[in-house]
Amino acid sequence: MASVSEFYAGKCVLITGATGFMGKVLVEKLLRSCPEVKALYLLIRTKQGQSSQQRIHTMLQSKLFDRLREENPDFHKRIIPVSSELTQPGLALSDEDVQTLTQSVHIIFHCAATIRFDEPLKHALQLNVIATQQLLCLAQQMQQLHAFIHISTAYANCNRRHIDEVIYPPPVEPGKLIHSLEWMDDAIVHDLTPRLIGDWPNTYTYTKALAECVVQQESGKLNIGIIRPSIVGASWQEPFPGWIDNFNGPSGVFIAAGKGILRTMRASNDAVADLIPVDVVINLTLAAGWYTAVHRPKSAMVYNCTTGGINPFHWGEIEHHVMLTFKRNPLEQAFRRPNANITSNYLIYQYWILVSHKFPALLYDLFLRLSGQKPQMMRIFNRLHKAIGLLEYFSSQDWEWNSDNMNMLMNQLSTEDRKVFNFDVRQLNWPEYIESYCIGTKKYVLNEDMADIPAARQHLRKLRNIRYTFNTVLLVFIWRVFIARSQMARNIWYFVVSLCFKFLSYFRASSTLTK
Ligand SMILES: CCCCCCCCCCCCCCCCCC(=O)SCCNC(=O)CCNC(=O)[C@H](O)C(C)(C)COP(=O)(O)OP(=O)(O)OC[C@H]1O[C@@H](n2cnc3c(N)ncnc32)[C@H](O)[C@@H]1OP(=O)(O)O
Ligand SMILES: NC(=O)C1=CN([C@@H]2O[C@H](COP(=O)(O)OP(=O)(O)OC[C@H]3O[C@@H](n4cnc5c(N)ncnc54)[C@H](OP(=O)(O)O)[C@@H]3O)[C@@H](O)[C@H]2O)C=CC1
Repeated sequence: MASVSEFYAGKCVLITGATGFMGKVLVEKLLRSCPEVKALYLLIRTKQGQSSQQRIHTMLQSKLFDRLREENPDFHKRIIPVSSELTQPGLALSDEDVQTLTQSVHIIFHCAATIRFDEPLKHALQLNVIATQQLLCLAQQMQQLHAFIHISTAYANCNRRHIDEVIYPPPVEPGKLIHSLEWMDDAIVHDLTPRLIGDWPNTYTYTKALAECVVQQESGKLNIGIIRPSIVGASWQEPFPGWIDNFNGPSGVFIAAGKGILRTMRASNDAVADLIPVDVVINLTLAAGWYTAVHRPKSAMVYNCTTGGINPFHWGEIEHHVMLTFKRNPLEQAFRRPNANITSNYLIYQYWILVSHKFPALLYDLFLRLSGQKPQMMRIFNRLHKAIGLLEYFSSQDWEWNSDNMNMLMNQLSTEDRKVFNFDVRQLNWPEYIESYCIGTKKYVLNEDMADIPAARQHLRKLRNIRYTFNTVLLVFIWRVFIARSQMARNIWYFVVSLCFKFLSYFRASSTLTK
């Protein structure tokens, strides 16, 4: 049987969402580990005045492609950008592009989605469900299609505690929902959204559940694989450790904690932190493409791509290792020294929000106002509170995912493929991974130079001294106010001062005697 890279040789692959976090890693890995692949058709929309070609050009300049550029400088010749806006009828593809795609594509990887938790329902439905439906329609016209791989999320069924590798019945028939929302204006949909999504925490997970159902409806006609990654984090090994390029999920939390802005967050110390490195997800996705095309399973195969059941790690441990890393490798221009604590207790959380977030923000804004600058800290904290408020649903509870299909797939790979397309998370050393993840946020998200770490440490020392001075002044001030108002405080104060004085006189006397 052909190995994974032999299978992709001579094949044309269509990818949506190639400019996104996971899409980029997929493009890079496919071109690096399957150098004989014939062409990658990337469906990309124009954005901010940039054509799909210009966007690809910019993307390929990024650090992610450094290793590939070194190994194979001509890699870009296999990339064919196709202009496509997925929310438009017919995916806004030209007739010519439809013809090319239907004649040549062998495998589809559908990664595009809106992953915002606060996306209005109509838009989330348009992109995550209707666009998927349209892509499936296009797929059915493809004459040589071997496999359709849909990227879902492990949280599509987060209303359940135990999640098997099956497609669960949808909360509502997607077609019916699409028709009923068509005539409603945005304000009505907004008001109805909480009732519609029911026990799903946001429109993202809800529409991803509906998308799975839409995919299943086509599973009789196509060979389909569904990948359900949990919380996708920085790369573990490839193309280099720690690569990450966005603030989504835990990355934004780590950065905010490293900058000393975030000091508290609602999360359970003992809940499993189901992070999964992006390279693991992509290796599994490519292997699933191979398996689906070669074995043609009768119904859609679902792969829960998670770590919790195999190699669990908890939010409390993550907090510890994140703090440790940022103390050793500080971020530049930190607001305060990194010192974040997670808590599941609502009252304690509110207390720390007040004392450690809002109070310092108010003080800093006051300082900015007095020095003639625009206040900004309170605005930053309000945005941070909104973001962590949306994440706490995922950091405060546990889920149990069955990952039998992931294990089955691993057993189907040859020894060589298991190395090249490694998704064996039993080998993942969490403390090492979290360290390289945090350093990755510093290097690749914030573009900070590792050579400037001594200056960042110096800045932390300055912050520590400011804190000590501030605490001392505050203590003396409170004590003075207290003494002025209470006779008992005054008596204690005189007693302590006279005791100190006596000790001093005693030491002075004993030292003159011993001379
Ligand atoms: C040490 C402590 C340890 C604690 C451990 C606890 C950690 C818990 C983490 C739990 C993670 C759970 C994730 C669950 C994922 C489910 C899995 C998936 O399927 S799906 C995948 C998961 N999906 C997601 O994760 C999506 C979640 N994100 C959202 O839904 C939205 O971004 C938003 C509602 C949070 C903010 O909306 P809005 O206010 O409109 O703001 P914009 O979006 O327009 O961004 C404006 C600017 O801010 C930037 N920035 C953004 N976030 C942060 C941040 N946290 N910070 C800093 N910055 C941040 C952003 O880059 C942008 O910069 P620029 O371009 O202007 O330069
Ligand atoms: N990140 C995570 O933690 C997880 C992600 N997933 C799933 O993985 C997939 C990829 O996620 P991720 O890479 O993180 O997401 P990103 O937000 O980084 O990427 C989304 C991609 O979709 C494209 N896209 C969005 N809207 C349109 C549109 N209207 N027309 C054409 N393309 C569009 C974006 O293109 P553009 O650059 O033009 O905006 C981008 O390439 C998603 O299906 C997501 O549900 C699942 C579990 C966890």
